[in-house]
Amino acid sequence: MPGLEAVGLVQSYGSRTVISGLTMRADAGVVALLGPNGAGKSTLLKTLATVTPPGGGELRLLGRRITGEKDVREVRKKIGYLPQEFGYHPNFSVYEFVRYCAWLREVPDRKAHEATLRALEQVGLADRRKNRMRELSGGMLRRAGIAQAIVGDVELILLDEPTVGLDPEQRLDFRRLIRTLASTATVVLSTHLVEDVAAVCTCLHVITDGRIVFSGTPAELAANATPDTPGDTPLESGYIWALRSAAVPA
Ligand SMILES: Nc1ncnc2c1ncn2[C@@H]1O[C@H](COP(=O)(O)OP(=O)(O)OP(=O)(O)O)[C@@H](O)[C@H]1O
Repeated sequence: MPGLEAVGLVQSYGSRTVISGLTMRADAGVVALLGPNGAGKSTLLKTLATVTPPGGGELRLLGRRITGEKDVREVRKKIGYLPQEFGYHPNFSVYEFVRYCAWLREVPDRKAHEATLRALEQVGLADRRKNRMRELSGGMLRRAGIAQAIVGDVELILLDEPTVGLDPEQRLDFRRLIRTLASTATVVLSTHLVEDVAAVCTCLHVITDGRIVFSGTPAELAANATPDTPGDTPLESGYIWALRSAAVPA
């Protein structure tokens, strides 16, 4: 069963269409949405996370077609979502924040304590669990955000720019964590960093102007680079090739 399937998805802000007829699916593993600023990655993730209902098209999450509130309530228990900016009470301890998110996801009380500690351990914040949220550094805050996204038995994990603010060592830890999570869940992450994609993703979608212009493996994207496409690595060149190809009308 695919973690998600979107067919002809449309999303707009007022009269401005930002996602225009986008079709994608994500199976088990790590799927990246790679695209430049303003491409529509966050808007797409927000829509996939059921935060905003699509303006058109079909959405199926964890095998369930999303047609209304009842479907949304059901699937949300199994979806973890890290938005680019997430809200939190500054006086909550790190433990309270993640436990509260477990409660929102309807993790049963008898499991919530253990699930919270486990999520904090997975992101390397167990020793900070008594700190107030307002005391965390940017990178720690990001890790607390990842912890709230993975707490409980999530089957679909949607992460918007999860590596922003992480230092190089934390980035490596994060990649290890993502690989572990992907053995039991579908992980979709957005990034504009080609290195993240090369290191962890089994599949990627290059997105620009609200459209997917390439879908395949990192190796397939890299193979598209031509000698005259700029880029420091084959993958970077392949990415630039995909963006430039999209800009040329067929
Ligand atoms: N709340 C909003 N109201 C109006 N327009 C918006 C809103 N949020 C995003 N947009 C516009 O929608 C388009 C897509 O934005 P989005 O944030 O989804 O892109 P992105 O690929 O995530 O970009 P970035 O990498 O910079 O985060 C942009 O043109 C942006 O200006």
